[in-house]
Amino acid sequence: MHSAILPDSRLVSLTPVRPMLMLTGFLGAGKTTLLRSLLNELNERGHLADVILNDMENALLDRETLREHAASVEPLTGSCVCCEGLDELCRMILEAAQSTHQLLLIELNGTADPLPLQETFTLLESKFLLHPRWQVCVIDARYFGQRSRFQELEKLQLETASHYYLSHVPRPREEAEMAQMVRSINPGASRTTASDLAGALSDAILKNRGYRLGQAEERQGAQPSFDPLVHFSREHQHSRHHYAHEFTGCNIVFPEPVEPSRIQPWLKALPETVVRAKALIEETSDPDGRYLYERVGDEIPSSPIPVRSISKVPCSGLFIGPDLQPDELLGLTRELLHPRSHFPKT
Ligand SMILES: Nc1nc2c(ncn2[C@@H]2O[C@H](COP(=O)(O)OP(=O)(O)OP(=O)(O)O)[C@@H](O)[C@H]2O)c(=O)[nH]1
Repeated sequence: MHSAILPDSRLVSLTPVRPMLMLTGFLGAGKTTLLRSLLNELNERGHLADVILNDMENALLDRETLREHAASVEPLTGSCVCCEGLDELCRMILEAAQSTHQLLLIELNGTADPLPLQETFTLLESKFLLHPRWQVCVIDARYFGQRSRFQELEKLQLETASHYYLSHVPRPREEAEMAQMVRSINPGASRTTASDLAGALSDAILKNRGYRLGQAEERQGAQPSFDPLVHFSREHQHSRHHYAHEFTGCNIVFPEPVEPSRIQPWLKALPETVVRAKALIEETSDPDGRYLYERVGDEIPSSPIPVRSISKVPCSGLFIGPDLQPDELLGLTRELLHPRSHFPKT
């Protein structure tokens, strides 16, 4: 018996790579809602994802509603993923590269600029082992392009996207107008749904089996990896980046369960500068569970999301917006939510 000598090319060890999908979109656009649907669709196809969530306090609240459907849900502690949080994100992605789960999903916070991340993914491609890399921009069809103060930031989040997803889907005529508006900002982005994305990711997982990193463009039907450096100069990047820094966050820990009838009036009373609010609340009437209440702009969804998982995340409120006044928020919370309790300082 003799052993065959294989040509060199067949001796190269194969590097497992996995798809990565990054969700962007303005505050409250519907990123976590899409992520939740996508995780469900992926579960149905037999796939488990590792998930990284940006923005510590926000991520801790969202994690409570996602952990059942993901292999792991890791919150980033840095407040801004496009600058001081970038090193931490890179470390987490490197760790995630060792994971045996089939894909990586990243949700950026609603004020992040995705361009520095796209650049980093491109530069560190051989270490991150992520292919293909897609970015889905979630667009709230009700408000997109109409929030004059935040319009530039919304545009930045769409400019680098490979796909876009419309939440709060409008009537057919308005859909056509939305599509035109999106095309004028990013003609390359295609509209998608949770089910389309799950199907495309599932296909990518299958195609990736046996794929050698560095040969993406040789593979039949491979999606070319997006290289944002081609589209944007450094000067453009610096001049655009300040938009991501007009926002501050404020977190208030609740000292005790809340009387349910107090919650809606409290949410309604929050000042206009609060562009986004989330509150993980234990109600006095239901000591066995907690609820995630929200406000997007001045809209308050009628029913909160029940959170049944037990964790150490404290009941708390998170507020995001420009020019937030923590004392004002603490005062309102004390007065409307916890009038009788001794309230800790923020
Ligand atoms: N009617 C309707 N409600 C939606 C849709 N998408 C999201 N929502 C609701 O809008 C609110 C905000 O959605 P999220 O998915 O938390 O938004 P987000 O972009 O993750 O928010 P941040 O992480 O705070 O930026 C939630 O109450 C959702 O239930 C949609 O397509 N239709």
